Amino acid sequence: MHAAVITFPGSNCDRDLAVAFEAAGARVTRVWHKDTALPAGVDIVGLPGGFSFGDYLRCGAIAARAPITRALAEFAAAGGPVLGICNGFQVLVETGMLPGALLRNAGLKYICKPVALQVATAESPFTSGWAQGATITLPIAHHDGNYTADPATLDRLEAEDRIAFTYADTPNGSARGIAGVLSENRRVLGMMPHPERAIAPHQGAADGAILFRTLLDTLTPA
Ligand SMILES: NC(=O)CC[C@H](N)C(=O)O
Repeated sequence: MHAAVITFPGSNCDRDLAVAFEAAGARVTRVWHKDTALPAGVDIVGLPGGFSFGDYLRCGAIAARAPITRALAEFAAAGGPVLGICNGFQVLVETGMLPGALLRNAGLKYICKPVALQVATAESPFTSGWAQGATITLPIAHHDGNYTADPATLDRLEAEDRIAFTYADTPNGSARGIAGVLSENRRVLGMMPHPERAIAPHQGAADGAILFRTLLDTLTPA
């Protein structure tokens, strides 16, 4: 599997994301936000966490207008898988590739801690390595992780089984405890928790490794 990881000025989890893909067995090409094309033959694009463009305007708003974003949108429109983590999730909602918005945490504080999550659906190339309803632990690290959307959109996400993860105990005010959502074709995932920071026991939890291994299994032809 060939993964592309995009770096914006202010990204700080881009190397961690590349390492997580590599640890699962993928080859990784790093892509700069000013590039206008993705590497040929790329199987998945990762948008990392961090503080792209200093979180000015709104988190992810400027990155969503970077030169690489047009190629990213075309890749996703053609069915290409995209994984956006934390700031990457914020970029995906700012591009309109995922519905909703990420508001300031309800408690107005930056939250950095491991949290328990439920895998809300196993029907995706990211989550099929778990049973639906499995409880896992991943770290969060954000000040704008409070997922919101209008009630009709939230109902639709539920009805279409597009909520990927929910918080066991919602730390940030997210509507319906949502921690991650899938696109309509289920091939774009945005999530606030950081699977790339939990790929080995010495990091406190290794549940994130399952997501990357699942991607390898589901996206790599046998
Ligand atoms: N770790 C991250 O990606 C943080 C995202 C964003 N800067 C926030 O604090 O909400």
